[in-house]
Amino acid sequence: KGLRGKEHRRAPRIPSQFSQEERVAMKETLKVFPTVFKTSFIRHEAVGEYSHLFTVQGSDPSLQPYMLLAHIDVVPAPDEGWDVPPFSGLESDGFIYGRGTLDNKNSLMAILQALELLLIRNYIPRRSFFIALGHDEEVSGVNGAQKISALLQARGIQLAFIVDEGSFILDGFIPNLQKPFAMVSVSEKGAINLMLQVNMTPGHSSAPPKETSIGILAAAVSRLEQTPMPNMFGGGPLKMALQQLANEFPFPANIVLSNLWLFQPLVSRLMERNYITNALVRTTTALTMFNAGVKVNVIPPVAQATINFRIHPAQTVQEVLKLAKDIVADDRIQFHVLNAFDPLPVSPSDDQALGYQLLRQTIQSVFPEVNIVAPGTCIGNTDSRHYTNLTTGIYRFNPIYLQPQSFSSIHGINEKISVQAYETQVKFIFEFIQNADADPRPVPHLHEL
Ligand SMILES: CCCCCCCC/C=C\CCCCCCCC(=O)N[C@@H](CCCCN)C(=O)O
Ligand SMILES: [Zn+2]
Ligand SMILES: [Zn+2]
Repeated sequence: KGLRGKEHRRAPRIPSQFSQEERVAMKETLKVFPTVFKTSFIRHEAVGEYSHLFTVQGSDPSLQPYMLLAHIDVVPAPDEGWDVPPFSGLESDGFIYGRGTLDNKNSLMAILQALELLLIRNYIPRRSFFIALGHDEEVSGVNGAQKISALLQARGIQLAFIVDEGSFILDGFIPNLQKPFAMVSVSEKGAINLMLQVNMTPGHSSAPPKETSIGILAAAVSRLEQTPMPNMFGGGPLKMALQQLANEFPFPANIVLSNLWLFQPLVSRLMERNYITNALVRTTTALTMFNAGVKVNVIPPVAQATINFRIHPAQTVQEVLKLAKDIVADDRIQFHVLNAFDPLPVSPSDDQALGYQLLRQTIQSVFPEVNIVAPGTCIGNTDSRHYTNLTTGIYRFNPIYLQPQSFSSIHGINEKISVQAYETQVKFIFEFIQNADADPRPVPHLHEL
């Protein structure tokens, strides 16, 4: 009975007939990165059940290893608004559409594809490297990246540098800047998820009190939204990036940016005008959740709101919480910090910074038309923040052109990557891995006889 009963008999039977395309796909799936998995000097481990760690053993143990990161998971995607179903991976007009095509299946596949292509050509790396593919970046990285980090630490590994997602070749983000430039993020903003709560005595809505939990909380969150955190322009990598970009601007912006000692107040105000550049100059305050009320005629006892702060590199969790308390200035409101972390340390970008210089070298080779490679701050968070125990060199860069419209598609609708951009990302990683084999240590000076 039960499962053998009516329910089962009623379901229409699906015929086991497969199209030519499906049959090709069956066969092709068996062939995904076979060389990576059968190469003797590559070890593959599953970590935290669903994350993957590849250890690629190089031939020269004197070279410090590095690590490439990507993540497997994606944010949800509603079907509405998409030109093609978001999980179809359909190709149209030279673009592959789908959730994750820019964030971050592109890196995941491109890293393995580049390695596969190198191995097919009998490549043996000199410098060892790791590939860490997290499965929970979008929700925390606690079961993926954090566990991989602990595993490597327990093995006594220290890394020369890490490359993760988090920045792009930016095209059209800064008004008047005609040419795209590569931004390698050397830091990322901190974050606080803060829950505010107001408790009041419940009662009948026919005789309401002068103030309700909803009214008090709404006024508080409105004060937070209307009072931006201070403009911190000048602290963090942005100033250096703008100075580097100065000559790419037409007159008079080139003069202004070359003389920030004089024009800093003007530039910091201009940066506030656009919502993306605004995110670079201050801690942002985003009201993201609001819950209260159970019935139309009940004065609610509790109202809760959640605020997502993204902390500028020149501030700390404690400083932002203090500012938020001063802005709210109402003792009836309880503060509950759900989770929080400070901005990430700024990784070196000087001539001696191996990871940064290797990225720069590879950008110049694969994108010769890009004149400027500048350090920046990632406004979102990445799995790389779980690896600060293993290295001081954390770089966030995807070798892909990004326009403001494509930026909106990340976590938005119609996320897509051109086939050509994906191929170029594979080429970039293919070259990067080989560039990383170089020994940057200075050749010992031979004294003349
Ligand atoms: C002067 C230069 C102008 C710069 C313009 C910046 C344009 C922005 C470019 C790239 C930013 C892309 C950020 C992508 C990484 C974000 C990844 C992400 O969504 N992470 C989540 C992690 C959530 C973890 C759970 N707490 C997030 O940040 O919410
Ligand atoms: Zn991502
Ligand atoms: Zn994301």
